[in-house]
Amino acid sequence: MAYIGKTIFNIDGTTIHSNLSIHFNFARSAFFGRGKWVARRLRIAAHKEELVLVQKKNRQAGVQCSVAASAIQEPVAAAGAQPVVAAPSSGMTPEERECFGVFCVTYDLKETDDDQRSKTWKKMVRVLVSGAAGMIANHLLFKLASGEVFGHDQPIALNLLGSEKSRDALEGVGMELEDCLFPLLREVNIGTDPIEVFRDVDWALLIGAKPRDAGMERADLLDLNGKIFAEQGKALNAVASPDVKVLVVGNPCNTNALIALKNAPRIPSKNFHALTRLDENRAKCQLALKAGVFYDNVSNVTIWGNHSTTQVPDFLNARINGKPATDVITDHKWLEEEFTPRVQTRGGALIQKWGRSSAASTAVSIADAIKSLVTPTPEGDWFSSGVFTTGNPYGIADELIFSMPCRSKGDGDYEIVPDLQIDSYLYERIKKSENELLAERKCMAHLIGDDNAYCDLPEDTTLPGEQ
Ligand SMILES: NC(=O)C1=CN([C@@H]2O[C@H](COP(=O)(O)OP(=O)(O)OC[C@H]3O[C@@H](n4cnc5c(N)ncnc54)[C@H](OP(=O)(O)O)[C@@H]3O)[C@@H](O)[C@H]2O)C=CC1
Ligand SMILES: O=C([O-])CC(=O)C(=O)O
Repeated sequence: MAYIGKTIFNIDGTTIHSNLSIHFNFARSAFFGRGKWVARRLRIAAHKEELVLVQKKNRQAGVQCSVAASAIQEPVAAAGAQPVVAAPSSGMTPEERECFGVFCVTYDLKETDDDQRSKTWKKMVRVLVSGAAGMIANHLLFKLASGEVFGHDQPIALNLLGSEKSRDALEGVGMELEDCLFPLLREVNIGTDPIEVFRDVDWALLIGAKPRDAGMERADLLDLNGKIFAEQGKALNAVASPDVKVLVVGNPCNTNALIALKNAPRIPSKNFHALTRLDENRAKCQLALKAGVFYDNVSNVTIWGNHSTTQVPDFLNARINGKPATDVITDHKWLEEEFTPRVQTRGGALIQKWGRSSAASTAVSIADAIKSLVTPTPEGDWFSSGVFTTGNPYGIADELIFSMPCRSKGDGDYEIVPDLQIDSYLYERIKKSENELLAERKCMAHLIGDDNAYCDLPEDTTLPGEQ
């Protein structure tokens, strides 16, 4: 079948390779904008095993596939052609590649003479999401693929890490991603082995973690998840892009991030973050409600410390309409006795209502955290992130992941903002959170290359969701 400009193709049920039951369900032209460029997609109804077989077959036949914006291809003639099925440039070696559905297919973009859009696209960014069949990922993946996080000129490849248990669910996620017709989404790769799935990733969003079961000791949870993050740190070290940015969400996220960092010596320690942006957003919401202002009039909110109930939401340095928050909200008792515990325990309060932990708002906060690193921080403002403490300007013990005020030039890097005011109220609470993280680190010493692991965790501290 010839390619004809903007014609819509329909090749329903055409059998491509009968013994493998591979079918073109359709091939169609999709028009974006004013039909400036045309993407022809071939959907293949096939089980994973069949796809793998076809991929092997096409690799043997030397079929190439690339969907990177930098390698836009001419349309492939359908009539009499070999099935256009091949693994994309997933960052994996040919032997390791597995890709999902339509994203296994040459996603051949045809630039028409008047089309400039894809020419303005940036080089593709490869993003790993673990726990990709989980609740947070179910919100996040669609934000990533739509362009709202990395930008509307930023093509993206998604590498999804799951387990054998979640394999079918992940394929379901992949099908939903297909059906969204996101032009910027160039690849979806699904796998269960971090060494395969982490290859060449530019961002690693580590969400998957084992939840605490009833009766499980906190030290056991730390150990169980710590092992996951030690393995993933090793995989990042082995195969990720050397400047990969790592955002750990799975709890206990600060210590998990430290474990991943310590197992990935090839990657700069500065590139590891633990998500405390949800806590910052929760704090901003409470301050805005109390002050009766829109949320975006609240700025300069820091979460100090651990993503746990010892976290310290800082009202002292916060600003509302550019003024100190304490000048706008003069009820100091409310700030200390209501605002602070409300933010610290917001996760648990939500679980009591919802019956599960925050997923949509966590996904939004992950998007916010990434945007804060890829766009310049507004002058005078900052954002919170759990970052590596060595050399920090606040005297926090070295070698922890501790939430602090950061700002970025938008290049993926950041600096810790110095010189915030720390009064005795803040100091005392910051120390408590630091002590908790020191105890968690000691407990996980066996996973970070230190001797003498010893668990003596403060009893009164929990994850936000454990109330
Ligand atoms: N930092 C923060 O602000 C927040 C952190 N969180 C944390 O994020 C994490 C994910 O939450 P959510 O998406 O709601 O959880 P879900 O239970 O919906 O999904 C978590 C995923 O983690 C994976 N998982 C479960 N057990 C293990 C294991 N033993 N080893 C490896 N992976 C495992 C599962 O993937 P699979 O089936 O593929 O194995 C599952 O799909 C949790 O740890 C939660 O506490 C939540 C909210 C806020
Ligand atoms: O404890 C949890 O799983 C949920 C959590 O981190 C939060 O809501 O902040």
